[in-house]
Amino acid sequence: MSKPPVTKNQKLTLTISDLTYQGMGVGKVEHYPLFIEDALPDEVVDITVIKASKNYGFAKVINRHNDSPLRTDGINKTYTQTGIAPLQHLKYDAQLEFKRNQVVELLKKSHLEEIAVADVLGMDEPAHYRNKAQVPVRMVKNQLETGFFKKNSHTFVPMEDYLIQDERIDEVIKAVRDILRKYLISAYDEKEHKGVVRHIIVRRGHYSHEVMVVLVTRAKKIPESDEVVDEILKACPDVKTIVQNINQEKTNVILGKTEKILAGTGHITDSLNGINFEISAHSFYQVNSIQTEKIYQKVVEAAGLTGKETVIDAYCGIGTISLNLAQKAAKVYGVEIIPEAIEDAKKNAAVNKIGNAVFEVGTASEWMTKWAEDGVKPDVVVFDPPRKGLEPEVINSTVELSPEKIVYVSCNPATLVRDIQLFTEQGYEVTQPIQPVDQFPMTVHIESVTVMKRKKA
Ligand SMILES: C[S@@+](CC[C@H](N)C(=O)[O-])C[C@H]1O[C@@H](n2cnc3c(N)ncnc32)[C@H](O)[C@@H]1O
Repeated sequence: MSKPPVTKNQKLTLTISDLTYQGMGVGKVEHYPLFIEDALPDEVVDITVIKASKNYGFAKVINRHNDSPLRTDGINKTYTQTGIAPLQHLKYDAQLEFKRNQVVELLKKSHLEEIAVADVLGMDEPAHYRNKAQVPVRMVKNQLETGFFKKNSHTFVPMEDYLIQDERIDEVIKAVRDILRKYLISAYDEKEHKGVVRHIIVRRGHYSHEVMVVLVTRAKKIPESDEVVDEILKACPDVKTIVQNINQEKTNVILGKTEKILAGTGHITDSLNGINFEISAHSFYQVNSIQTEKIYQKVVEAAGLTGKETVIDAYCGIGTISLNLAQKAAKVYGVEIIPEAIEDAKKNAAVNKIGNAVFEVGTASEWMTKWAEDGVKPDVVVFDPPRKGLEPEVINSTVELSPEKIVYVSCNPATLVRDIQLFTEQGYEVTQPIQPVDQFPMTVHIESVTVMKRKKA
């Protein structure tokens, strides 16, 4: 077995040759790659090796000899270390190009280079865009703190400004933290599985400015709960609802199954492209409202509806895309695996007086098969799946349903390209450039909209 050409703690000087899809600089010793945080192509860096596995290693920068022209000043290392903003050292235009290139490269690898990729639709102000925050709570030097963990570690870093969250959300987290401190409420201790508050989740409507606070607790009861709730409502009059979520498991999953509404109705409202939505603690709701509106506009534009069409919105969440489409279609069918989200979708249709959308709980594959059996003939199928992309059965039942058009919203270009390939093998073709939209500035995530049409026989 060949040994790596470097050893742990070895010091070296290297030139960075590449940037991985996770935003790490790559420096090579012979052909052996070292992955290095906060390092950009063409920068010469002194490094210390921190890990040397058989085929690759990790290193950290001790000193940088030159700055890449793509580098920005004034970065905060904590945002990189915690994984909140792994691309913050890259100028925003370069971030957009980096993201576009990821899609181009993945297409090339799959021999689909004939498919064009448009410039990424970016944000005018690429910070403070998240409408939802979920921050862990821990005791540090006997005091309750909110913050984040360093990547791949249990080292907790107290924080007050999170860079990418709505600034009002940061203020509410601080206010809640101070009230928990005042009532001497303990934070969760992972090792001992003791303590009360595990996470604080805050959501804020981008247009409504309504705020939801969720206190995720290990304990069933929050000491002096009524006083804590009153103080939060007094300190933050925009808080419309407070929910306690109880999670007694030893797990990294944030939310537990039991919920108690401590104030308000358990949901807030917000709107996207003029349609109102009720959002509860468990619902999936896109975190960047400004960019989500752009994506949904692209979907509606791509669907090219005239009012006569039947549309399926698979993976519909609380019906956000379905209701954007329903205004221009004859009928929309939505399917989603989470029952609470479908309850919200139905409520949202009613609130907006939209009567031509039906929503079903279940998997996309089971309902698409059922709709095919029931003789539903969609003109357009819209997909917005989780990162793992489409299950093979979903692709098969789509081909069976034979829509003229498929509009695919993706949050993972690797699975998108895989699925495009499968559809092209089954008689579909991409008919316009893939449109990436930057939903998550400062991070490596890439969202995009792809349009495919059935090839004419
Ligand atoms: C990326 S989100 C999109 C939601 C919605 N379109 C939106 O824009 O808010 C993906 C959704 O798919 C749901 N989901 C995951 N697996 C599913 C499956 N097998 N069938 C149907 N829905 C699924 C998730 O619960 C989640 O709500």
